Amino acid sequence: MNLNYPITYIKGISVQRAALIYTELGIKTCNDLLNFFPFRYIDKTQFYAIKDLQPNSSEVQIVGKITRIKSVAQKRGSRLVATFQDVSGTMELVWFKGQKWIKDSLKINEPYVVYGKLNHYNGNFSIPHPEIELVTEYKKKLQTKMQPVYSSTEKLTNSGISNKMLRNYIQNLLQQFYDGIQESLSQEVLDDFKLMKKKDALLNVHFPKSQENLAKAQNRLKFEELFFIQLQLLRKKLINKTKNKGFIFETVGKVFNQFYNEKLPFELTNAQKRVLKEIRKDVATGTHMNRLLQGDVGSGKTIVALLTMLLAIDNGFQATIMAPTEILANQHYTAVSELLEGMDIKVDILTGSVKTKKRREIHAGLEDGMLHILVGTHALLEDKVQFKNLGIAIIDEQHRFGVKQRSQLWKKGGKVEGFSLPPHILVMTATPIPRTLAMSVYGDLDISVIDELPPGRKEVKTIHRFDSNRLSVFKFMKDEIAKGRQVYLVYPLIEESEAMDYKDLMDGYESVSREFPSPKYQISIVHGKMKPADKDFEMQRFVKGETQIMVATTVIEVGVNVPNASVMIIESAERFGLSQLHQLRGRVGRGADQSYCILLSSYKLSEEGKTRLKTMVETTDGFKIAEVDLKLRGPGNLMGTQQSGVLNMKIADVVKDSKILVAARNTAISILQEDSNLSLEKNIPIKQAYTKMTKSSKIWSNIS
Ligand SMILES: Nc1ncnc2c1ncn2[C@@H]1O[C@H](COP(=O)(O)OP(=O)(O)OP(=O)(O)O)[C@@H](O)[C@H]1O
Repeated sequence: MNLNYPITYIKGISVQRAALIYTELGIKTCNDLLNFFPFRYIDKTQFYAIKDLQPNSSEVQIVGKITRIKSVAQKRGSRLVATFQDVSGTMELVWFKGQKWIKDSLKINEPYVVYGKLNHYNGNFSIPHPEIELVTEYKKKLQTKMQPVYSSTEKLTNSGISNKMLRNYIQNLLQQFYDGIQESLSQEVLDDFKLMKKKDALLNVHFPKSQENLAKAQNRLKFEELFFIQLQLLRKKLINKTKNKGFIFETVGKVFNQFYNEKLPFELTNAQKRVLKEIRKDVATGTHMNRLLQGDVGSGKTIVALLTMLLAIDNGFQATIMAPTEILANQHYTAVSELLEGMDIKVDILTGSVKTKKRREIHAGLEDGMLHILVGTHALLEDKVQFKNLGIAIIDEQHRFGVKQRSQLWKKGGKVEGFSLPPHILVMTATPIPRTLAMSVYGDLDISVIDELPPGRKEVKTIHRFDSNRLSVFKFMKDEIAKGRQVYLVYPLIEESEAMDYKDLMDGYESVSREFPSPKYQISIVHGKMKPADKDFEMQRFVKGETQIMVATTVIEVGVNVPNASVMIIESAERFGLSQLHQLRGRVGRGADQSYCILLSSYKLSEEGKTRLKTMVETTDGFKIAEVDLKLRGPGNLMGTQQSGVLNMKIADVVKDSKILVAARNTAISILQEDSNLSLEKNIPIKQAYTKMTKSSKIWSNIS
């Protein structure tokens, strides 16, 4: 017998029924059915005493006797009421249908087990239409103490497949096939994590003997599911590493050292140093680097990017850094140019608004290798942009760029000994992804984390105020501006209601202009409808300190760095997502001054909205915020999850089962280290490759 047989091999399933199950539930083989896990369980392991019942108890099981049965007339028809009593108290059992038959079959003063949904009315408890069984009968059927329920509705499908049917089929299946269920994990792994055997886990997940057994069974099945996903992801990564060759940056030379020793304006944090080491190790091996650099807002990713580019230049390569918006590209360009001032390195910028003549100049510089670093927006992806020898591409804020853009960059690589190779890729993101999720999602990327902020940063003080307090907020703005600080005032701009949001922004701008009149105050405004050059002009006025207030939409969300700005006011804050709020707040607290973030909202807040604002007030740690965000929105809304399969898991949950995930991943890593041949069996499905490997290796030797 084999679990890959169609379900028609199971007793009681006809060909027609099998076809129905396939169309309705997608279940084809015995294995599919066995892996169709219950959605919940009816727990009949517990007995209640009537005196302990609580109005909020849902389904209860009680042993007692019927002392009286009577028919009670009501408006339409009647109901049958039995008085049910145990040693502790009395309650009622009620039937509206089939009264005569029930009345005839019930026995007075015989011990019964009743089970059902509890009603509480006027201080009295009752169970309508209970399941009822004589204790003598009940004792014969101990195995059904915890009953699996496969769907929230009794009839799972329109065609009438029910929970009861599935229970029977799976019971038959287990009776017929139990002995033939193959173990899929090695004895060593089972022992290490004290995991239940596969057979028993499958038996217990469908028909658990107790809560404890159910938990063990679920634990084992979750481990297995996560383990094979991890093995698959890690194998993919290993294959990429062996297959994809990359440029070797072996020298740390003049340019890097000169900058590091003479120009670096501050000491790197330990986290920056560690990440730099990780990158240097990658680019020295001869394999292609594909690394994700995560760092909270303001953690200092730019300098790491710059040092990496200098390493490329030292080894005769060019480097590029691509930003999602023109404002950011400009900012990077200014920062990089300033930092490299006085060094013999040519940097330029290419965005959509660069004029043709200048553009040609840039193209020429890139082709003959005179231009070392190109900063830009997606404009640099155009075919016309050809590098002489591009060694590394850095992508800022990957959430705005897709996999497609990454692959366009790959094509722009340089040559060694006549062979074209893709540039190394470093993707930088300020949106922290919880570690466990990153493990599941970014299978093809290595991950570095800057988990430390530069010294001397003061935590941004965050407060939540209702709209009605706007005047006192304006007063606070005036006080801060009087101290020489600058202020951001951000309005939501959400695509679906763009016209209305735009109006809000303009109304806001007007009222701020009235409250902060010229010439004493100068205000910048930046929004998505402006021409890039105008946006840049306004932005630059704010950067230079010519304006004190920046009224903007979320275009300023990412990366903008104006250390003198110390107040961030967010209008309609309840409409923003958590990570967006965190990004916006990250625009302040970048200098030495105490910074503030004021979240303005209406009084009407959803529960989720309240949680978001409360989280922002309570913590500034991007990773904690990301965890909450993940819990609120689920992994489906995070980038990358769609492709990764984490949403299609049958039993495990990447948020709730993070401990199991870490254990499964570590096991997968050590197995791959022990027998990396597994990684080369790339055309074989992962489970087969694993079985093949474990069978021939020592870890199977002690399996009976
Ligand atoms: N080790 C350090 N010591 C002191 N200041 C630093 C250090 N590293 C970076 N900085 C400064 O911290 C500020 C933030 O750095 P940077 O702009 O690189 O942050 P980021 O990680 O890109 O953040 P965001 O994603 O929010 O843009 C800059 O003004 C930078 O000069």
